[in-house]
Amino acid sequence: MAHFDLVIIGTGSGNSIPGPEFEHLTIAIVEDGLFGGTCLNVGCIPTKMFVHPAELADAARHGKALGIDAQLNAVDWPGIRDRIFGRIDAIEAGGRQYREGPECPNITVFAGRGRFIEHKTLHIDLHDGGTSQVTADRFVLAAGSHVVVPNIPGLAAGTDAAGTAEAGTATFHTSDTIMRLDKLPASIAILGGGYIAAEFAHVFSSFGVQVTQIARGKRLLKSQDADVSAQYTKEAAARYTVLLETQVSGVANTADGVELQLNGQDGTQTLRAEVLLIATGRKPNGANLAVEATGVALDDHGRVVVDEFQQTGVAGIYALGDISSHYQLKHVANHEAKVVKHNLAHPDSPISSDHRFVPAAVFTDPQIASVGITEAHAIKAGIPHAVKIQNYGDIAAGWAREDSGHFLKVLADPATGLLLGAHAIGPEAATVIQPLIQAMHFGQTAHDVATKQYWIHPALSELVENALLGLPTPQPTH
Ligand SMILES: Cc1cc2nc3c(=O)[nH]c(=O)nc-3n(C[C@H](O)[C@H](O)[C@H](O)COP(=O)(O)OP(=O)(O)OC[C@H]3O[C@@H](n4cnc5c(N)ncnc54)[C@H](O)[C@@H]3O)c2cc1C
Ligand SMILES: NC(=O)c1ccc[n+]([C@@H]2O[C@H](COP(=O)([O-])OP(=O)(O)OC[C@H]3O[C@@H](n4cnc5c(N)ncnc54)[C@H](O)[C@@H]3O)[C@@H](O)[C@H]2O)c1
Repeated sequence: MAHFDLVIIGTGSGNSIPGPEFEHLTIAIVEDGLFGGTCLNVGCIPTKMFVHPAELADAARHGKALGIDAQLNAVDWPGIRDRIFGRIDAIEAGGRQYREGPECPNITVFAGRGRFIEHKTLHIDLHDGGTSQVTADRFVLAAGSHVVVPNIPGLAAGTDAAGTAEAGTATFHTSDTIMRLDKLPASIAILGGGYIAAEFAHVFSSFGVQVTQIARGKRLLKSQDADVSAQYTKEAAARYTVLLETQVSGVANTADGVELQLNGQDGTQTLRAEVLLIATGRKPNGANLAVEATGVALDDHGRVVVDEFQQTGVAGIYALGDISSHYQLKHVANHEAKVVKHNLAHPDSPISSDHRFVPAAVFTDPQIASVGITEAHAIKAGIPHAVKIQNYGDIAAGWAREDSGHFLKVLADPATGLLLGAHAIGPEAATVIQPLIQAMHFGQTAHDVATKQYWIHPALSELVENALLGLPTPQPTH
């Protein structure tokens, strides 16, 4: 059994930990899948590389109202797919070679699936058919999360490897496989009302695929601010078929695709589509890693329990990213990796993660971005708040675009003027709200942010300036 100073399980954000400060340590990296993890290989990066061509394809749809009569002639799906994965696969291979090669002499890479068998002892089923066992003084659990497949008759629930049908089960895809389809389908059924469903519905719809999105809730993206979610649902329903408050009771293969039995607002119906995408959430990988065998606890959601220093209940075992985080977001995993890196190097002066103001964006059309609490949360929790909704159409850049229906909602503490939340739906929302994220982090008041700097005219950022100016002047309570 080999012993290491440090074992890192998972090469998403975990791969950013080894650096010059750890050259004196022997390090094992264990990776069961693609090097670089979810974001690089099957998550943020490839999806957004599809989103940009989707936006270009959409230009014809948007241009008409402004006098540009263009049309989309063809979408070269194999060309787009191969360009994207030609770039990504090369980075994946390069990342693995770098860690395995002479530039990282203190690092041993194990290609295989790890699971704890006892205290600080990891068993690895190697991809070459062998096994290995390693012990270490310190571990970093950075094994991410996996796709959840719901328990629906006809679906092989719990399947990791989608895209293939087991005997008696229907063929389906998840975000792990959908981007590598051989050809663009004529139609797609997408199950789920969250981030992944929304982003793929946008991409496939922009590429001319007939999209049907099935959600069990009353609105899409229902974790967003209620007004944002309502506006998004309205626009999505105008672009493609959205079936709300609908359950899937069965799925079966047909000669040319799949057939779904639906129970919804209009009773039962059968939906046929060439391809089915399941996008119903992701579960942390702590149980797969059998972390309890090393004394590490999981919470009720299956997340590894960590303290503010990202340390588990076992001294020397840290966790970061999707395996332990309430936020399944890359910027959070990266932030936590920096915290773990510091705390491994400086165990006597640890730093804490900062989860006060975690922003997120949905890269759809329209784009959505948010940070801080929602208005509904403020009301429910009895948090005093002032609200301003600023329409894109009422600032110069939005007016020029003839924008309609899109807005930024800001919430501030009426006593201090400090921001509590911001929720945007509209052009470049993810970029537009960044000054508000900054203001919240640095404790700047809405009034100061709006009035004590220049705002480029006529840029979309004037949306932020005007939203903040629209908040009431703080009335300190005594
Ligand atoms: C389709 C999609 C789009 C996304 N888009 C965005 C976005 O736009 N913005 C954003 O912020 N976030 C996005 N996310 C979320 C983001 O990808 C994740 O939050 C982030 O990648 C998590 O990083 P991580 O390091 O925790 O885990 P991962 O990157 O998942 O890394 C974990 C690694 O551990 C390996 N592993 C798992 N189990 C074992 C084991 N037992 N033994 C050995 N290795 C193991 C896995 O193979 C994997 O490589 C998206 C996710 C998906 C699925
Ligand atoms: N732009 C981004 O930052 C981005 C993009 C994609 C994914 N992500 C991350 O990845 C995570 C996973 O994405 P996701 O879209 O799979 O999850 P999600 O939690 O965003 O949405 C899951 C959806 O599936 C529905 N659902 C759950 N179980 C169901 C069932 N049994 N039957 C029918 N519907 C069911 C839920 O109601 C919800 O609408 C997200 O939480 C997000 O953090 C982020």
